[in-house]
This record gives sequence, C-alpha cells and structure tokens, in this order.
Amino acid sequence: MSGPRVVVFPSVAELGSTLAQLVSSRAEKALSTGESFSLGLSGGSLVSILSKELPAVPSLDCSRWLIGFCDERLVPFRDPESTYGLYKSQLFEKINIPEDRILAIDPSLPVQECADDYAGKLSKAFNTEQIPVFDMLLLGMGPDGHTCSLFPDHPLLQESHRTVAPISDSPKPPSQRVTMTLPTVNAARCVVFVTTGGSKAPVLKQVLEGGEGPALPAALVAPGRGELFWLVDEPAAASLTSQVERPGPGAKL
Ligand SMILES: O=C1O[C@H](COP(=O)(O)O)[C@@H](O)[C@H](O)[C@H]1O
Repeated sequence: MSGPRVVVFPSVAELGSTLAQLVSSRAEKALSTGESFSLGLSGGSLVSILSKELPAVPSLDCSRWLIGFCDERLVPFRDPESTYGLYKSQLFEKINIPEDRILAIDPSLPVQECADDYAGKLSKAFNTEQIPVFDMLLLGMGPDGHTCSLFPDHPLLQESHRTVAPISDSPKPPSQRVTMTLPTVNAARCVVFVTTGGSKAPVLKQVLEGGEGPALPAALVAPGRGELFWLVDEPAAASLTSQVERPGPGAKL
C-alpha cells in the first residue's frame, strides 16, 4: 500500500461533495467488472455528510450496491443511537438501494450472537468463509482516535481472526456494539476516513504524524492492497505539518 492521501477541504460541504463523487466513481469502477459494489458505512458525523451529498450525485443507481456497517450500536433501529436507523431515514429512503442489499445487525440478539449473526450475513453475501473484501469502507474517527467501534488500548485491536466482533465495554455509549475488526477493515480495496472539526485536530496529528504511546486505532488502518484516503476539513487539519493535498473546487480524486 502506498501512503495515505490526505486531502484538505475549506468546508464540510466541499468535502462532502467530493466524498460523494469518490463513492460514485468507485461504484462505477466496481460495477464495470463485477456484480456489485460493496460499501461499508460508519455512523456519527458521517451520516449527515453522506446523506446530504450522495443523493445529489446525478444518475446515481444504487440497485447493485451492497451496504454493510463498519460498526453498529446494539440498540433498536428506532433508537436515535442506531446507525442503521439514521441511514434509513436520512439516506436509504432517498436512493434506490434494495432493502435486501442492506446488511444490518439483528439488534434483538444478545451482543455475542448478534456479532456472529452479522458475520454470517457478511459471509453469505460475499460468498466466503474468509475475510469479506469490501470495495469501499467509509470510516470516522473519534476525538480519542477510535474508529469503527475499536477503541484505544482495547483487546479487540489484537483480533486477527474474527471478521466482526462484539464489544460490551465501549467507553463511548452505548456500551454494547458490533464492529468490524482490523483484518476486515484492512482487507478493503479502498478506505476513506472522513474527519471534520477542530476537536479532531490534535488526534489527527497524532494519527498521521505519530505521537507518544501505542498506536491509536485509526492509525492501525492500513489497507494491505487498497487505497487509503483521509478527507478532512481545514479545522481538523489545523495541526498537521505533513504534506497534504488541497484540490480546487470540483476537483475529482
Ligand atoms: O461511535 C462512533 O464514533 C465514530 C466516530 O464518530 P464521529 O462522529 O466522531 O465522526 C464513528 O465512525 C462510528 O461509526 C460510531 O459508532
């Protein structure tokens, strides 16, 4: 893998528009040679950014997309903390993604069984007992450097076999979640972090430019054979001293 491409935007709106174009272009590429375009979604601030900009892509056809979740909270879909629930109301109702091509957890199950059930859904959809290889994963990063539901100093960072795992002690509520593991994240063909806001500036510098102590979860994302993008806005990039890209308006990545 070549190094990450760190792309800085003057505003979240311009970042979101380029993100939508990147998703659409990778979908076109996947569908030009394959049956589907597999996309993993994260929650948090990504939901509103993606939901605002993706439906605006001209002639977007999501009928052969396959949607998974990079992580999910173990709450009912109607709960405002449910990532699936937020995407259902903000995005899925605006694009033509068939319901049966959205791989959601079953939140009625206990957390271990829920993770096993979700891993089984991925295994069936990707027709593999090995690691599912997503065409694209969209990740966020918390102010503590967590990504998916992989948190600093958590034993799950050492997971090397399971594709999906339960967590019951998330330091960020809700405490019970299901998350992709690093082997699954790092198997993807393209991983895109979306990080905005000045509160992320210190941790973004630590993740991209190194710092004290063990590597933070977001710093452990290094797709073995895939692309890695960091799409960030100026406030989040404020502490960076390493090389970044600042594309002109409407530039394509
Ligand atoms: O709890 C979570 O946090 C991360 C980061 O969210 P952000 O709002 O700081 O971007 C998110 O990527 C993850 O999916 C979510 O479960």
